[in-house]
Amino acid sequence: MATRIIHLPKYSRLSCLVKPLTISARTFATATASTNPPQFTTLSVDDRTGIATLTLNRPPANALNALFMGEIQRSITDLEKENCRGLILTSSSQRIFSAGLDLKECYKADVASLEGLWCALQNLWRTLFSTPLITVALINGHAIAGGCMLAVSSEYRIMLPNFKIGVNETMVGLAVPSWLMDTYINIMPSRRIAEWDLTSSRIYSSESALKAGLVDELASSKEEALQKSAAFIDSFSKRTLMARAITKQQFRAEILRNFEQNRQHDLDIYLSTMQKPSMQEFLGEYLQSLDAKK
Ligand SMILES: CCCCCCC/C=C/C(=O)SCCNC(=O)CCNC(=O)[C@H](O)C(C)(C)COP(=O)(O)OP(=O)(O)OC[C@H]1O[C@@H](n2cnc3c(N)ncnc32)[C@H](O)[C@@H]1OP(=O)(O)O
Repeated sequence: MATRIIHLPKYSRLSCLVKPLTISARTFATATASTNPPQFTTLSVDDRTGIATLTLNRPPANALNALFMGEIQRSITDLEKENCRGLILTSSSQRIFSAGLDLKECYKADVASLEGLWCALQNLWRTLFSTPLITVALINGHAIAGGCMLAVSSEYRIMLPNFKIGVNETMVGLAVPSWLMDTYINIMPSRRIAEWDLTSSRIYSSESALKAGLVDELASSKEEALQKSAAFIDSFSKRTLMARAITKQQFRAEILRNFEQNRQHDLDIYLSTMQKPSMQEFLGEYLQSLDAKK
C-alpha cells in the first residue's frame, strides 16, 4: 500500500503543541535513522478522515528489533508533521500482533546490538506515548511484553477474540522498567491489579483482558475492529483536537519526565541483566522451547 500524506487545515496541526522533550545525544546515535524505504511496515492514510493505519509486517511474529522499531517511530513522527489526526496500529499477521522484543537478537548479542535494541525500544515508546495523535491499537493477534507495550502506550485498545495479551517480563528474567510500569498503571483500573499482573507475568485472554480493563472493546473481525477504531477517533470533533492533545500531554508529562531522568540507568539495568551468563543460558532454553512447539 502506498503512503499518502494528507493535509488538514492549519488549525488542526497538533505537532506544534507538543513541547519537545530534551533528547539526548544517545537518542540520535541509536535511532536507526535511515533514508531507506520502510521494510517492515505499511502506512496508509485515508484522505477523507485523516486517519492513518500503520500495519506491522515483520513475519513471523512482529518481533521488535531496532530497525523495525525505528521504522514505526519514524512513521509516527512523519504523521505528526503532516497533520494527521489519528493513528490505528495493527498487524498484517492473522495470529500475532507482536511477540515483543526480538529475543533471537538478544541471544549471544554484542553490547552494541543490545544497546541499540533497548534504545530503539525507549525511543519508540517515548514517541508513541507522547504523540498528540489519537492512537488506537487494533490488536488482531497475540500481544506479549513489548507487543503489549505498543497496546498500552496507545489511548484505546480493540482486540479480536481468542488471543493472548500481557507482560511476561519477569518470567523471562527481566525487570519491568519503571516507565513501562507507569504506562501499564496509567490504563489499568487499579494499581493493585497492575502490580499483581506485572510481578506475576500474567497473560490474559482477549475476553479476560476486556473484563480486567486492559482492553477497551472486543471486535469479532478485523473489519469490525477497523470500524470501531475509526469511530473512536471520529468521536473527537476537529474543534476539540488541540484541547485534547494538550490534556493528553499533561496527563502523560510526569511519566515522560521520570523516563528522561532514568533512561541511562534503565539502559544499564537491561545491559547488565542481558549479559549475565545465567540470563543467556535461560534465553537459549526459552528460544528452544518456542521452536520445540512445532
Ligand atoms: C507495558 C509493559 C511492557 C514491558 C515490556 C518490556 C520490554 C520488552 C521485553 C520483551 O518484549 S521480551 C519478549 C517477550 N516475548 C515473549 O516471551 C513471547 C514469546 N513468544 C510466544 O509466546 C509465542 O510465540 C506467541 C507470541 C504467543 C505466538 O505463539 P504462536 O504459537 O502463534 O507462534 P510461535 O510458533 O510460538 O512463534 C512463531 C515464530 O515466531 C518466533 N518468535 C516468537 N516470539 C518471538 C520473539 N519474542 N522473538 C523472536 N522470535 C519470536 C518463534 O520462534 C517462531 O519462529 P519460527 O520457528 O517460525 O522461525
